[in-house]
Amino acid sequence: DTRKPHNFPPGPAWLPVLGSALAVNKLRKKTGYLYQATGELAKEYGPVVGLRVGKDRQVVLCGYEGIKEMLTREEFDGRPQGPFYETRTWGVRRGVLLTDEDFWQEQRRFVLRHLKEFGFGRRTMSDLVEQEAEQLVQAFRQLKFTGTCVACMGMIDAFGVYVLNTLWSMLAGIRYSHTDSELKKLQGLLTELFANIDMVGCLFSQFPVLRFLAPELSGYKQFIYIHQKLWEFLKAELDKHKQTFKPDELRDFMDAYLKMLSSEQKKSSFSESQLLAICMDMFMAGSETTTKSLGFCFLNLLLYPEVQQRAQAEIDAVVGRDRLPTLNDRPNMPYMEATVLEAVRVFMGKTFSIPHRALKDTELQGYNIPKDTMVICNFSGTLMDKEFWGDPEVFRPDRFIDAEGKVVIPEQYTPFGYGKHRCMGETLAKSNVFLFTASLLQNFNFSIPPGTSPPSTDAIDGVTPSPKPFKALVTLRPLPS
Ligand code: HEM
Repeated sequence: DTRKPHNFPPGPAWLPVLGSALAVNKLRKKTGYLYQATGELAKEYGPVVGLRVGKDRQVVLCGYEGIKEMLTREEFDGRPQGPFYETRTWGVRRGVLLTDEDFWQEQRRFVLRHLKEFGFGRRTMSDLVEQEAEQLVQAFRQLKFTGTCVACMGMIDAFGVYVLNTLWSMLAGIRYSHTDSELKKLQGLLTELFANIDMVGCLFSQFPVLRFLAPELSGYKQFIYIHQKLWEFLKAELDKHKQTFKPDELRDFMDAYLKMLSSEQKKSSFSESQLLAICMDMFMAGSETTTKSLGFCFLNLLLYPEVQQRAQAEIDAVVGRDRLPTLNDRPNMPYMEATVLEAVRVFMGKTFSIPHRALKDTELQGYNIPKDTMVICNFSGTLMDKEFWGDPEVFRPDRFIDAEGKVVIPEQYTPFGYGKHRCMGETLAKSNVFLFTASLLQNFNFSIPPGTSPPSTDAIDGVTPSPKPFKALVTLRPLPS
């Protein structure tokens, strides 16, 4: 249908079959990013843009007002439906990332409760993150730095291992060495998946008929293959857990879920497939996001040596050099805390939220939104808003620190979303970025290798943006005399 619904948000014309896909693609080619393509449309049509891409009716919110309203109203708490969202879990929507209504609420509640309680055995989340930070520093030390350049992708891969370890430890009690082949397999699958889709889906989700007409070209075959591999990987671990499961000795999330599966209070939303889907979702939502935040953090620490020095001065004053920082130091380290907030801001300012779906016919910012419309936030509208931040392109942790030296987080700071679908891993993500960064800065200096030009802040577009490969000169920090 090429006719727009009555009072639908303005946007480019809808052509038969393609809808506004060509207009969006043209702008994407021109700007290099999907988020900038929709940003360009917002300049022309206003902060609420209406699109149709293949079968999907989409509304992209590019301003604070619309973003805040949508994220906090329950009518928009749906997640998109369709082949893309079902195929990933073999025909039925499962997991917690892309599900909605009662099913999602029950499962989300269970996961959140158990993430809080980690907890399991005697190991808390802090223990896990602190252990990984220590391993990370050791790995850097083993490189025997006497002024060594590391390629950024190498650096990001290095972060990736330790981030995955915190997640996988909580879910299944497993941590890998950074040379492990199982881990490389898992990492490779996730990276491949992320390179093949967008936040708003992909070619075959917007044009489902392509699954049959062009299974390879549309990415459908590849999508199935990667998910099969990922599923097998998780299933093998679940089988191991089932063989060694003891209901009175819960080791990790998998055990807690298995216990629930055999309990009398089990609701119908609980199943083994759902457990695997939750693990898959945690990896999808938690690994690349955290790793890339760290990537942008270190990129900017190279570009802003004064930020690095101030963070190091704070680390020296609060922690000293005789022990590694811990999460207990966090409340006493506002500058480091603000650096974490700033790193996540510049990262998420280049992308979208996870799509929502209108659960019924409703309105938003004065426009009509028919049931089942996909609604998505362009976070550059909040996180990179010039009027609000003044100098959004600058990496300046001070923007989060008030006159008394306390950390303040303004409403426009939306990188983890708001409302009922708010990120479930915010605490873990911030703890990781905080502790990994503080531990490395305590021990090493990071700078632009002499004779090379400063790294670009441009990103490689994808589901989430990555920094372009860059090199850093890493040197051991001398101990204070
Ligand atoms: C810097 C890192 C991260 C950022 C910027 C981030 C951001 C977000 C955003 C924007 C959403 C969508 C909110 C919405 O749809 O309204 C979200 C949802 C979610 N995140 Fe994160 N996230 C991060 C790390 C993590 C980690 C480490 C985990 C796992 C432990 C995680 C698990 C989830 C889950 C499960 C959801 C879906 C929640 C739901 O729909 O109910 N995230 N995240």
